[in-house]
Parts: sequence; structure tokens; C-alpha cells
Amino acid sequence: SACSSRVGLSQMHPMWQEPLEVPGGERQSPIDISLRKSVFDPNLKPLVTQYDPRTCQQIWNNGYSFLVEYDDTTDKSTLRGGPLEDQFRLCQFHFHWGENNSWGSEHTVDRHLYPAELHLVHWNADKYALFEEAVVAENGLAVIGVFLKVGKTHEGLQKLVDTLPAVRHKDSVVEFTKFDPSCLLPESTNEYWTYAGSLTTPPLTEAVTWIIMKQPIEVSHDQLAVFRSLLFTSAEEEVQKSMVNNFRVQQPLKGRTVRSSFT
Ligand SMILES: COc1ccc(C[C@H]2SC(=O)NC2=O)c(OC)c1
Ligand SMILES: [Zn+2]
Repeated sequence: SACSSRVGLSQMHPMWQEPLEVPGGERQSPIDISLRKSVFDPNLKPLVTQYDPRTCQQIWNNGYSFLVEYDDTTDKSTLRGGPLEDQFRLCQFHFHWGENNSWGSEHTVDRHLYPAELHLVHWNADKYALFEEAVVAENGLAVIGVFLKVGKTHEGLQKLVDTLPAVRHKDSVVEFTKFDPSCLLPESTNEYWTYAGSLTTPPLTEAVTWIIMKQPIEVSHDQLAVFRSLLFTSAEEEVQKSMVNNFRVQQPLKGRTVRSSFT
């Protein structure tokens, strides 16, 4: 589906240099979420996700992460509620992780780093006809962030983990169907932080309403190790580079307020 915008993503070099200037640059992501600075907002509603596993299509190694892509040509897999005014369509999810279990997440909570972070990417189909339009609009995207911590094996994730060797190299794609991404959400989705931010990779557009779950999900050490067996490089390249540390560094808050749905 267009949401992975093959051109936009594939131009990225895995360890791309931080551009000096970003258009606006007032609401960049990721950020550190300071517990004491976040503000409880009683008007925040519960999140409503309705994901249809039949919209799951494929897994693609884009040379920066692996994307699980969904058919976003209809309103079959959607997100609404929470801080959102409109209904958003799920187009893909992907992860960011480190070379070891000490770091890897993009967002932090009181500077605490998690070994990995899941991003479920949605675009505003009430206001825009195409993902490409939404990705440059200030209310165009909604990304749910879920922290991963090392613990028990995540049964739902294992089907995905078993497929990863088939997309080891950059630009490889494999069919992947009937996967319900709600199995990757924590039990409680009522407790989250939300703030106005950006894509965390080029084009870094300031189009994202971030919704970061307070409760992490648990995955096993071995499951994370399979993430690290992926490669940034394509099969043709002589030197193979492990796909690790594919996260952006925290960005200045610049006066933004992070709201919480809980006290
Ligand atoms: C051209 O459009 C794009 C480009 C890149 C991403 C992926 C970024 S954005 C995020 O949250 N994490 C990431 O790695 C994207 O996702 C919405 C949309
Ligand atoms: Zn991401």
C-alpha cells in the first residue's frame, strides 16, 4: 500500500545523518516523556481500534526497519477516539530496536530506554484521500507507540518472528496475511500519553499525533535477537550490516505539553 511510500523510505540510509534544518522543526519526534511535566487531561477518550486481520498483506524490509503492511484502501482497519477527532486507517506497523537490550526505543519515559518500540501507523482518511497527502498535513497521521521489554515469549509475535528470515535483506518482501495487530497492544490501552510530533525518519514531517502506551508488552530475548538478525543491506552488497540501532535520538520538546489519559 502507498503508506510505506517506497520512494520516501528506500532513499533513507540506515544511519542517515540528522539534517541540520527541518521544516519548522518546532514539533520533532521522538521525545523524552517526563512524568512530572505531563498534564492529565480528563477529556481524553478511550482509544478505539478496529483491526481486520484480512487486511494484512506483506512484510517488507525497507533497509531501515521491517514494515508489516495493510490494505488501507477501505475503512476495514481503523483507529479513532483517544485525542483524535477523525477516523484514521491503519497502513503499516514496524519496530525500532538496539544492538542489545540496554537501548533501542525512540521515546523514553523519564529518560528510561526500552530495548525496542512498536509503531502502528495510521492516516486520517476522513480529511485526506491519500496517505501522501496526510503525511504532510499537521493532523494527517496518528502513530501508536508501544514499548517492548524483555520477558516472556510473546505468542502472537512469534508468527511474525518466524517470517523475518525471509526478509533478511533490504528490499525483500514476503506475503504475510491474517495477522491481527491488536495482539501487540498491551491489555490496558486506556493509559497513554499523547503529544504533537513528527515522523522519526526523513522526511521528518510534523504530521503525527503520537499516542504512546504506558504499559509495555513483553517479548523474549530470543524474539528480539531475530530482529537483530535482519540486515540494512541488500543481497548484492559485499559488506552486510546488521539492522540494529534504527532509532532517532530524542528531540527538544520546544514548549510542547505531553498530556496523559491517566493520573
Ligand atoms: C514518507 O512517509 C513516511 C516515511 C517514513 C515513515 C516511518 C517513520 S515515521 C515513524 O513513526 N517511524 C518511522 O520509522 C513513515 O511512517 C509514517 C512515513
Ligand atoms: Zn517508527
